[in-house]
Amino acid sequence: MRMRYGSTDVLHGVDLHAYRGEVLALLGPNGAGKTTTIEILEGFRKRSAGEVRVLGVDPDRGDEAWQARLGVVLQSWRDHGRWQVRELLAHLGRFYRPYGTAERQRPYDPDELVALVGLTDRANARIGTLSGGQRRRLDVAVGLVGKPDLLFLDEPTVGFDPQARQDFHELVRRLSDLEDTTILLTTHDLDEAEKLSDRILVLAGGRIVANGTAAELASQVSGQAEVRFSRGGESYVRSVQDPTAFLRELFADFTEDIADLEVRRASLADVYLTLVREFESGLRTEASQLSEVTV
Ligand SMILES: Nc1ncnc2c1ncn2[C@@H]1O[C@H](COP(=O)(O)OP(=O)(O)OP(=O)(O)O)[C@@H](O)[C@H]1O
Repeated sequence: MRMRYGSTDVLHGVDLHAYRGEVLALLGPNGAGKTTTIEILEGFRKRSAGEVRVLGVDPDRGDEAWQARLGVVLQSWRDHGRWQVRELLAHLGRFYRPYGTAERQRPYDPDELVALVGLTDRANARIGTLSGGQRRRLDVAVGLVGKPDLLFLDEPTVGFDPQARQDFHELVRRLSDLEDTTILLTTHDLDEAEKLSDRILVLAGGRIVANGTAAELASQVSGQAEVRFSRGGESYVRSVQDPTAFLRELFADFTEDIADLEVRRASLADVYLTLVREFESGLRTEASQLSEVTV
């Protein structure tokens, strides 16, 4: 798919496919077009060109029944400051009731939902009095209220404390594993992407430049591993292509003397930065030329 704002092409050819129940993380530098991609998929923005199918439907033609199967968490929920948490969720939930099915009763029970996002003790608080992180939990609850088949999360954990982040990660895994919810999330937190997602997509310069698991991405960039050890009281660091072969030789030569051994593979952060740098310097072009999107 392509997207042009005025005379500027923001997305040149984005090709992606998500399977049911899969968690996809969309990474990319600021301004790469992640939010634009999500807005096109949820039918909020019209694409300039290309084929897009979301739950089998072109988002430009999605009706209410289709919308009811999507959950969206964009930027923070700033309105309705006078409403109470549980009251707002019960109110929004009513819109989804006609779209429930035998396998998927809609909406979530408001008390269950409040508990799911860890807001039970704030259920009767006015939204205007919530802290930043509590508000973000409410954003997630608003995205979930209709028990979506497909959930879009745009930087969902900004402002979360470590406990809230961990709780949220459990929630995402649970939605994917138990409810078979397909999830597309954007994040700048690479640990989060690695921990949460089944697959990672990197968007840079309007194209998907990488698509795979964290391990697959690592094997795409010329991977060096770092081996640290000490011998006879001295510390050593070696950058090697094949750490197993290096260690075999090292131990063949000095079995007794080696201590403090540590092997460090490229982290997702290293891989991501290398990919984006290679793309920006023209070393890497695009992962694919297709312009079809199915979610
Ligand atoms: N309505 C608009 N009109 C013109 N240009 C826009 C519009 N919305 C976004 N853009 C431009 O499109 C590009 C992609 O923006 P987008 O918000 O999709 O990026 P992003 O990857 O989500 O960035 P971030 O990581 O900063 O959230 C940016 O250069 C932005 O300035």
